[in-house]
Amino acid sequence: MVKSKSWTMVKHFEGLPKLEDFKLEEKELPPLKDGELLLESVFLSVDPYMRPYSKRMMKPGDVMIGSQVARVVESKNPAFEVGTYHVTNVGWTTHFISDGAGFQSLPKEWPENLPRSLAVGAAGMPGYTAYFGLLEICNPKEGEVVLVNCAAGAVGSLVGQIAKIKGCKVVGSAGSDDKVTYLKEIGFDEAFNYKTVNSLEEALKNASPEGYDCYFENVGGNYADVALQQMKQFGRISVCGAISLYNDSVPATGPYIQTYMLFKQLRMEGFLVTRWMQRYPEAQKHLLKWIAEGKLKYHEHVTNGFENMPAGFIGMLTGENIGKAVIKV
Ligand SMILES: NC(=O)C1=CN([C@@H]2O[C@H](COP(=O)(O)OP(=O)(O)OC[C@H]3O[C@@H](n4cnc5c(N)ncnc54)[C@H](OP(=O)(O)O)[C@@H]3O)[C@@H](O)[C@H]2O)C=CC1
Ligand SMILES: CCCCCCCCC/C=C/C=O
Repeated sequence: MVKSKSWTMVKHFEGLPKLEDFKLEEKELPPLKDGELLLESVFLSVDPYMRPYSKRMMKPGDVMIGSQVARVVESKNPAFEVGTYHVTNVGWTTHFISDGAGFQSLPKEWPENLPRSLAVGAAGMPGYTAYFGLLEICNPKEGEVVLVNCAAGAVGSLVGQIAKIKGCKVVGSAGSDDKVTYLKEIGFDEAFNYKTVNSLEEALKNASPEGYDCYFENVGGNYADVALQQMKQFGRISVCGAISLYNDSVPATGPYIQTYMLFKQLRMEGFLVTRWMQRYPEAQKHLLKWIAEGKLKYHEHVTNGFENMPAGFIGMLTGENIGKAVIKV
């Protein structure tokens, strides 16, 4: 008998999630039937979307939503060999039984020198988000100026580097001096700590006095109100996330953006990465190639132990991570 552990949500989060909002549950899994596989999670992903999605898609007692890189440990399905790795979306769970439907299998030729955790990071969902969200929506041209916030995180750090690959000037902001140092190391032209600058408006103006052609938006709220005023004519804004608003219980109000949109003739588009699901293999191929060529650097913030997953999640929401936050079981 295999025992499976799962983290469930005790009650809907109020504000920032707290450790006591999660409960560890254990159950025994039944023997496999024909066509089924037993898998163990090797790396689990903690992502910002889990906070807003928990409200929309979960009820108290549900297993936390999420993805993992899992290894097949037993198979009664000839299509899946023992020892192969797959990205699955079964939530915060150590072991599970599946028929393999919906799996994104890791390529057989996964590079020896790369951790498989990248399949939920730089060569997985956050990588696809940076790739499609920047290239399809901002469509940056050589010589243009790209602004990205949450720039030292899983998505933002890749956005900046992909923009550099495309020949742009890149400006990033992040929430600590260590993160700013990291951004310089991976090739950002300008970077600043948005928590310590005297004025966000001044920091944005200093970094690019001529303004911004592209704005990859991860934060929303007050940051966006200020950044939108710095856009150039015909600027493009890719609305990827709004993490500064995810913990709000009451929707925030703020300066309204229509006047800037109108007079600067801006184009703003929100997206969910799943829009390009059919093209994930194309993005993964490019991302792995850039990583192999040293053009795309990745960093991971690894929390060890499934029992520490809620702390890893809260840590990511409060900015402890540089690069992708993952849990190693
Ligand atoms: N549209 C889509 O399909 C997808 C959207 N996303 C979005 O992309 C964004 C980045 O995600 P991801 O790269 O996984 O996460 P990150 O790795 O960037 O981790 C989250 C970061 O958010 C920052 N943060 C937290 N609270 C605030 C705040 N109040 N104001 C500003 N920054 C804050 C912290 O960095 P710091 O120390 O710099 O504050 C923290 O490290 C999120 O908004 C997420 O929702 C992600 C995947 C898919
Ligand atoms: C249950 C796993 C679903 C994985 C899909 C991820 C979609 C992310 C969309 C993000 C939105 C904002 O962060």
